[in-house]
Amino acid sequence: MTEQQATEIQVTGENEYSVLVGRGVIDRVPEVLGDRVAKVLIVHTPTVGKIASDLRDALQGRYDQVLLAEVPDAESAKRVEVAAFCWQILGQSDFTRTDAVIGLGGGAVTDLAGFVAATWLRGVKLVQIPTSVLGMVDASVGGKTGINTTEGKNLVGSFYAPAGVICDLDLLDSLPRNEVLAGFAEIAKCGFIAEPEILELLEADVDRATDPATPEFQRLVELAIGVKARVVSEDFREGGLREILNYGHTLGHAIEHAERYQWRHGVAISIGMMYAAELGRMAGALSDEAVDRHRRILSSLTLPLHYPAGRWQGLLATMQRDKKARAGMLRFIVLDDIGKPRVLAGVDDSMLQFAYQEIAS
Ligand SMILES: NC(=O)c1ccc[n+]([C@@H]2O[C@H](COP(=O)([O-])OP(=O)(O)OC[C@H]3O[C@@H](n4cnc5c(N)ncnc54)[C@H](O)[C@@H]3O)[C@@H](O)[C@H]2O)c1
Ligand SMILES: O=C(O)C(=O)C[C@@H](O)[C@H](O)[C@H](O)COP(=O)(O)O
Ligand SMILES: [Zn+2]
Repeated sequence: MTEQQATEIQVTGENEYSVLVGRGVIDRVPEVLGDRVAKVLIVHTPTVGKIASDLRDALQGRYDQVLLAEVPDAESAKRVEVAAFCWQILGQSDFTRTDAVIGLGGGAVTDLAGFVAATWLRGVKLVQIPTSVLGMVDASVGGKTGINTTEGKNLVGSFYAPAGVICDLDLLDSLPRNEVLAGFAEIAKCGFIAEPEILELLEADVDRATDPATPEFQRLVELAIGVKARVVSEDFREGGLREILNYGHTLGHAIEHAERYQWRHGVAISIGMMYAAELGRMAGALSDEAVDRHRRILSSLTLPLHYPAGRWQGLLATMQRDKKARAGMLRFIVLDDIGKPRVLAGVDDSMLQFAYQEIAS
């Protein structure tokens, strides 16, 4: 499709780049890659194989070599063996520091491709082309790249900024509805921590809000990217402010680990946000009404709010390995009100468990 009305959201600070949002913007890949690139590796999953081969066909002729690396789907891509497979292709094709990697797929692929680009020759150019809602509003923006290990989620990775991010809404045409809704967990997160307009749009008409064909949908994608861009522009390496983007993730990551990465990230984060809301109410200042608002909005997105009662001890042990933990002390992001996040650290295990009882099924 020809490009129409692209919005450009700037990320500034240590690294400056644009996030393009619109229809047909995939045509702007050469502009984002720049003139010096000779070889390009497109890392993608089978689910977006047609988009990947169309992109390769469009780029061939402009560059010396355009290669495809098809990697396993979803979290199975975020493994060191898969990164090694990509490094092998780069090595065997003599990729140099002036060549580039494109991440094309959901957040799992953009995390992997980012990690591969960050580590190959200590860093080659990276362009992210997210194809899921979650990838567009969160994973591809901000430069957190990484893979999982047996012990936990995203335990190996780097901060590595892309040269640009291209969010072509046309690419969402093939995204299953449940994946669209899982991506909305991160959009709602941005609403809870920083952007009340997101919550208002979801409350006004959730069907229009989550329909990729509507202007409300595009507005929500742009609002969420705007929140992320503002936060990472100020604190790229997560020295402080950036931790707010981890709202719901302390428990959410532990649930993903407990489910052996078979659950969608957004689905686990939904339960994690419900838990963080309960914790904010019990150990902080969040009102009952704000907790109810979490419940209403997340359930309107058909996202889960509960997790089995008997799983607490296992989740607690996994949370000790969370990157936010300091000297064995767990840290959570909680809200004092909608749009007022802060770190909560050093809470008693009994309080943590008490809050868990509120979400236990
Ligand atoms: N780096 C970050 O800042 C950051 C932020 C948020 C999430 N993440 C990571 O992102 C991952 C979650 O991302 P996700 O929800 O996109 O999951 P995902 O990458 O697993 O994609 C979800 C599913 O949708 C499929 N898919 C993607 N685009 C498609 C399309 N256009 N058509 C058909 N199918 C398509 C994928 O193949 C997969 O099966 C997690 O690993 C999470 O840790 C990273
Ligand atoms: O960009 C960030 O910072 C985030 O925390 C965004 C999260 O949505 C994302 O899931 C991120 O990958 C989690 O980071 P981690 O450092 O807790 O692994
Ligand atoms: Zn997340």
